[in-house]
Amino acid sequence: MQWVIIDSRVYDLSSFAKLHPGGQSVLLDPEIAGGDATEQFFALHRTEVLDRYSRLQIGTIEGEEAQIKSHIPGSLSAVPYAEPNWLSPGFHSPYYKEHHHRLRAVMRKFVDEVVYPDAQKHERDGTPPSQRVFDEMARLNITAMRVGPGKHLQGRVLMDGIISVEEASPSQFDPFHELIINQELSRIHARGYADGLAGGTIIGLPPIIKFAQPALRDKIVDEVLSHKKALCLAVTEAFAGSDVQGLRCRATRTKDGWIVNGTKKWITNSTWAHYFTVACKADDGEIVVLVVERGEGIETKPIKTSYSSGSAGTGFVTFDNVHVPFENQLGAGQPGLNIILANFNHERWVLTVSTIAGQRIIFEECFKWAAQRKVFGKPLAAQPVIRQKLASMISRFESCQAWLENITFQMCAMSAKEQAKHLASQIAFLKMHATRASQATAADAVQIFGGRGITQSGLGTHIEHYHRTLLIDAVGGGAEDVLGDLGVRQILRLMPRQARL
Ligand code: HEM
Repeated sequence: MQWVIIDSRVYDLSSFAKLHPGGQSVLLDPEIAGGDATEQFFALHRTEVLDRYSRLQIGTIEGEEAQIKSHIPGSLSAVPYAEPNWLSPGFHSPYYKEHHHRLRAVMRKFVDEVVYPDAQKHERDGTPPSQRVFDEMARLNITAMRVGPGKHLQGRVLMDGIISVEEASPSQFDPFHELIINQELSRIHARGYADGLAGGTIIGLPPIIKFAQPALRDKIVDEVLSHKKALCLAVTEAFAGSDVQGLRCRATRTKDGWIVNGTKKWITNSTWAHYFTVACKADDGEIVVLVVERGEGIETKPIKTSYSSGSAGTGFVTFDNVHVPFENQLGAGQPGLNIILANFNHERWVLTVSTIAGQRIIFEECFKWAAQRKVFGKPLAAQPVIRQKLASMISRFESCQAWLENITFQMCAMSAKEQAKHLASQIAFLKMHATRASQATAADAVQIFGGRGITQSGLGTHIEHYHRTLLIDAVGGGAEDVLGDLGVRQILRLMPRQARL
């Protein structure tokens, strides 16, 4: 029999050796076979490998206890800086109340148990999230909460009643709850799948809630929040990305409705969407926003991007003489451009939450690796250059987090009108800053992991994924340069005329 000890547990590798992805010979090596291979094992495999192959364990060493614990679903990490400081022992926060902590705990458990395994599977095979996950998200009203505070939450039982109406009144729910949900969902190491989880609804539904006629609004809110149907926001085009004024998709007014002709590109969830919230140019040059239902004249084709092989449902959409009833126009009588621009702030804030949470979990991977990996007989972290990279990562995501929580607090305290006036530049600057920070963190992480950081499986799998996919956040919802420019143009308008040096 061929056996090894790993962390006080004894594994029989007799039948597995021939199938071992690392080869049979390494297991037969006299330094490995029949002895304690703990250090060699953890230098080459993630802890999950032991969970996956637990069937090979035949016993434990008497009087010893396993030291390396697998992640317990729902648990917080004890690695320093792996959690925001409001979740770290000994720290305090003015923002988070007891009900926020409760939501965080159940949300992490839900993500660990239900979302993470599905995400890892579907991100790899490029297929949409399972309906089972959507159904659970509908039952717990997670997608409804991700759309943000508002009337659509009234009467809903949130997360099996974990947040009571009284605690979170008057809206039952505040932007910190929403931040927590997005932060927890960012832990799945599957960026395309994360958008597949109703990303289109999160950005496409708010304008419908605010500006659609009540009958249409209630029907679509009910269908998409129960995940019976899917929705997407169709603004960007090959002709116009962040430049909404440059749209070419046309809406022509006829006596019995609008006729839409044109194309849309990079539309998240469009390949399976039933509804499209579409920004078009009318014949008079004004922007109109229409809710278009999939039917005759609409075609969607998948687009492969560096961030998703298909699980985000990113697509190219064509509209050929599509008839849309007048009652499907959003906010008739007000400029469609304002509807689109107002919607951007929420979308950018959501992307910023996930990009900051992503940096933190990548730091955790790097810190663990720097502590366990031995080079020249010492841990990687004994090298000053590695410690410097870790320090830079922490400084970047902690400063982003503090700014994010400040903005989120303003969202709690300001009216929608005040938010539109004061927070567009704040959110634009933070998103620009946070996505630049994540690119620096990804580059540092690859250097720390070396070849493993560019390999899709094994120890560096999450680093490779992060480095390959993070640019979606740097361009989605407005490219960095565009956002910086937008923010400065906004504050130039507020500059006092008499200001002088
Ligand atoms: C319970 C025992 C073991 C199991 C279930 C196991 C399983 C695996 C798996 C699934 C991989 C593929 C890469 C990954 O998913 O991380 C792998 C790779 C590998 N394993 Fe093991 N292994 C075991 C023990 C060992 C031991 C004791 C050694 C000895 C040094 C070893 C050496 C390797 C090597 C060299 C690779 C290739 C690593 C790479 O490509 O970076 N394995 N093993």
